[in-house]
Amino acid sequence: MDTNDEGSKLHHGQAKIWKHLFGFVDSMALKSALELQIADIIHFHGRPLSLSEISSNITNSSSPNIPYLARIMRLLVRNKIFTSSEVRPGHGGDTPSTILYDLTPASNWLLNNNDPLSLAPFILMENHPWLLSPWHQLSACVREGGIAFQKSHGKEIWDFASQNPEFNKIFNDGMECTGMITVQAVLSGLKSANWDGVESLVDVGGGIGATIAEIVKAYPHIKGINFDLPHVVATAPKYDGVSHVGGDMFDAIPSAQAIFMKVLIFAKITAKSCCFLISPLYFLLWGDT
Ligand SMILES: C[S@@+](CC[C@H](N)C(=O)[O-])C[C@H]1O[C@@H](n2cnc3c(N)ncnc32)[C@H](O)[C@@H]1O
Repeated sequence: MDTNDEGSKLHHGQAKIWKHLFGFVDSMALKSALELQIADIIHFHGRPLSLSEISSNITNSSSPNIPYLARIMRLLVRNKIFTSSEVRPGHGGDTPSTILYDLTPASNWLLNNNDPLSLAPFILMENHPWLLSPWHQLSACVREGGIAFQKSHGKEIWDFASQNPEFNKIFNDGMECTGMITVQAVLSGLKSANWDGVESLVDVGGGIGATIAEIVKAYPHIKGINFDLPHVVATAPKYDGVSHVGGDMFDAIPSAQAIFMKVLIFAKITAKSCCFLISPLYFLLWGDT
């Protein structure tokens, strides 16, 4: 191996570190796209849009900063969240070209159009400072043990949620949206299963009940029970065929013929490799339920 090889390996190593050093920028660009509703704007117009068209549709701003937006879009295009294509209006060779931005299969998951298959609330939840700050505690967890969320916020996540209605809503909405995605996969995977013998089903830790509601909608003969902590079920909407029960699963759970429990299974379905890395870290962050 000559010196050049060594030098090149060293530079590649440095590039890798820079990539990971600024890894958070990808998440923040995604979050900003969601907050600025860029996917919704393009979707609403039903065609690729220029930067000035996107910016003129951004709400809560009288004069959006287009150069700033251009930089964010460039990164999002690089990350394949949107596409860009250069078009030259008219036939003149000197006419300045325009870049048009369009949706990709990834940006469809950013839409706020009441489609149950949206990741929007989950992205806002995971990127909220309340849920990002515990990640700064990973090394402290190694040194001292303990739960990252508690180190950051002085209490466990469920206590924090019970005392903070804003966090409770952000968290439950995030969970609901991933629950909707998983339950569609579960229902289609179990199409041939015989649910006839199941007359009652309890979803333990079912959040605000959207998951069990979907199961009951598909199998209306099932009596659904959504069981979660009292502060969670207190905010749950009414669903036909579902009763909400508040309590602590470590004390008792409502009796039913079958029990459903799901935590982060969506990650196993959608990103197997990612799940094995992230799931154990989650339990470190939030603690075991
Ligand atoms: C990670 S969320 C999962 C929500 C949903 N099952 C899903 O997979 O999307 C865990 C849920 O368990 C609930 N939970 C935590 N501790 C609990 C307890 N001791 N008794 C009942 N529910 C609890 C939380 O309030 C939260 O809704």
